[in-house]
Amino acid sequence: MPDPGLSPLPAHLPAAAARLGADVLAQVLTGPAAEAPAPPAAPRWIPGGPSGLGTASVSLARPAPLPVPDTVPDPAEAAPAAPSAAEGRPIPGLYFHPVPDPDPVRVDEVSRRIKDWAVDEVQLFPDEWEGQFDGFSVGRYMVACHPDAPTVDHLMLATRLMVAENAVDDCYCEDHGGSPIGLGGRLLMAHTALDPVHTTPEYAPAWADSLGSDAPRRAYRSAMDYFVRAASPSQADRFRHDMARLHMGYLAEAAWAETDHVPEVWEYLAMRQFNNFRPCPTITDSVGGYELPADLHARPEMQRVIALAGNATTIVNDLYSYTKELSSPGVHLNLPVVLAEREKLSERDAYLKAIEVHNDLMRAFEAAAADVAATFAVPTVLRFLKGVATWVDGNHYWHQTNTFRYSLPDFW
Ligand SMILES: CC(C)=CCC/C(C)=C(\C)COP(=O)(O)OP(=O)(O)O
Ligand SMILES: [Mg+2]
Repeated sequence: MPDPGLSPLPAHLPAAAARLGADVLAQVLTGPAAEAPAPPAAPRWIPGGPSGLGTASVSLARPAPLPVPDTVPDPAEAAPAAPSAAEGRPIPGLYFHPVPDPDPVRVDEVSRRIKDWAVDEVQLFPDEWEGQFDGFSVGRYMVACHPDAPTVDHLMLATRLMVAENAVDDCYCEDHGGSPIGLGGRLLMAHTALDPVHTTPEYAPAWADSLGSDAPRRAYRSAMDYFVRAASPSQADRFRHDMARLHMGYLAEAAWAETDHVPEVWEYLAMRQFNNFRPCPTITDSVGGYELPADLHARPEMQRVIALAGNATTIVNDLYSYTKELSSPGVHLNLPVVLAEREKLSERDAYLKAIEVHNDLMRAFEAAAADVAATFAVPTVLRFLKGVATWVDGNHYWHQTNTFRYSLPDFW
């Protein structure tokens, strides 16, 4: 319940944050530190120290600056966003929040630097894949998802990891030489580029050499090396855990592909919670130059927010990549395909039902995030929630506007 004594919301209140407990955020932005509300329980992350605003400084983790104003528009606000210059139309009936086109100066710089990294530092792709690399538009993607990154160097942390993650997916799992056969061994070896092997002097050199032996491993190793140098140890470990989740999801999908098994809808959604964009929004604090303390990240309430955000973003992919996946060889599982098979729906009805599933996930994400914002009203939490919500919106923007990669089915 908002405190009637609070100042009105600041005009610059970020839209993504405004969806996440605007009253709580306003209190943090305007209220004096001593009067800021403490979380109701006595959480372990305040070890006998002060509570409320500023408690981030008692943690070993780097404190977060106050939430910063951003340029993400709130669709509910009077002033409409400038019309997007980008191509692509949104899926009719999809619940999403439009964002302004990302800063073109940053996009150009990130695009230039990521191409140099891919070509010169990790030899990521042969010449004939250059068009696909460019068409992926990863610079536009990452600038849209991280408008609060303090510098281009911060943006590059996310951009290298995004490229490396897609290289592993494409080259190990999917259409650039990937296969379900033997995937477990390949993925585990690649995972050691993120989570190093500690072994005997006799065997360590062979492992170290292996990290340079293919493009996915070179990309993981280099991207992680940059990330580890910029992030705290607990942020790096959070990322490793999320990547282990991702690899487990790839393996379940591959196991089903090997036996032509179409899972139940709930089983598919469970797999897709792991084979998921989650490792991308959860680095929002590293990319923003602050840290959500590990104990707050680990709270079950925060874990639910993160899982729902990852699930909504990933079903967005299922919807926008539907026609691409229909035209790929064999059966490519995505939510509309599984719904059609398991619930005996037409392709169109299955697609429309998948939109509803997505919309329910989005609403559940926003409700869960608002609850967390109200319960743990400290700047790190609020900024992290805003960062995740902004990532969700930027991810939608990229899918909608990436007409090189995606096109909508003819259902309307
Ligand atoms: C960037 C990242 C962590 C990706 C992990 C999983 C992944 C590749 C997706 C969630 C995207 O799904 P999909 O493999 O279906 O991608 P496309 O539809 O081919 O774009
Ligand atoms: Mg897809």
